[in-house]
Amino acid sequence: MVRRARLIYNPSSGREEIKRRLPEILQRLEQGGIETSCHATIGEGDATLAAAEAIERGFDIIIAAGGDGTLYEVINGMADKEYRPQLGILPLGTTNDFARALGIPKALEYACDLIIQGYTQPIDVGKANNKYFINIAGGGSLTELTYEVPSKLKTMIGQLAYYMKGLEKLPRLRPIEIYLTAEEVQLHEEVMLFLIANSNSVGGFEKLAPDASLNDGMFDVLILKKCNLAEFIRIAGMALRGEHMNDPHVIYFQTKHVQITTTDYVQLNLDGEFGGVLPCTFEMLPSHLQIFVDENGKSTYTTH
Ligand SMILES: Nc1ncnc2c1ncn2[C@@H]1O[C@H](COP(=O)(O)OP(=O)(O)OP(=O)(O)O)[C@@H](O)[C@H]1O
Repeated sequence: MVRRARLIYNPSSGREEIKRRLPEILQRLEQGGIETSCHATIGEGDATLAAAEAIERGFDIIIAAGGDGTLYEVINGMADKEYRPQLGILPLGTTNDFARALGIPKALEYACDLIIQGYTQPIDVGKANNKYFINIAGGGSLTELTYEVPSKLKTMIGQLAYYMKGLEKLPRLRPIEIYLTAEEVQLHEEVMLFLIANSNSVGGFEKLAPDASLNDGMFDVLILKKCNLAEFIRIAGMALRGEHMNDPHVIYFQTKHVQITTTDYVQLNLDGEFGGVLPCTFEMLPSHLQIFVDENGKSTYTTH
């Protein structure tokens, strides 16, 4: 039986590879029994509208082709709907944290094959006030930097852009005061940042939340308490190696529900995009989306 897919792609993602590869992708999907029509996004928020429209038009599959930003927008067009088509991902961005967490290959032909093979995994979705995220939500020092990097700059120098921005920001680190209420935790604390993770692969830190699982129905909350610049750099170094969890500056717990308020002005980062400001209530929507993955676990073709 022929399945109908809507391919929503961001022509400006990553190194703009999609512009060259689109005919080949469409042909491969077609040969695999998936009749695909396309929507090229024209700017911020367009992928959200396109995903909502694809649902209205009754497509069987939505394919998000782009980086984490495009995926975030597509999910925000899907998550509040009753009928949610199966979701395919073609990783074309600079970072592709989420595709990496799911073991979706960066080689486009193999990523297409996963959609054709048709095996899906249920994935938890986080709700932050009235927005949705699948990878991570955060606030505080450094969490603003991902959406400050202009997309042109990202295209030119890729991942390096993030680190440059990060270094520029370091002297401006300052703590924020938060009040947090979760199922079994209540705290009032000065913190450098808080992270609410759904996956364990975040911004190049692959061991940031080692126990986070995309379908355990739980958020992994990580909080870095107030510290000085030297301590911050030391803990960031430990986090790169996954050795930060037992540091006395780090608070860690799992929960399905968490509410955070503050007296400061604190911006929220949802999957690398600006997601409003505190206060925020985070709720877990367990197994909310079905995403195409490799049936044999992490793909052997992964080349991220
Ligand atoms: N036609 C377009 N031109 C410029 N920007 C666009 C266009 N369509 C969408 N966008 C915006 O580009 C932003 C970034 O896109 P995306 O995440 O796909 O790529 P990326 O930034 O290269 O990758 P990553 O997010 O993984 O680093 C999206 O948030 C979206 O709002």
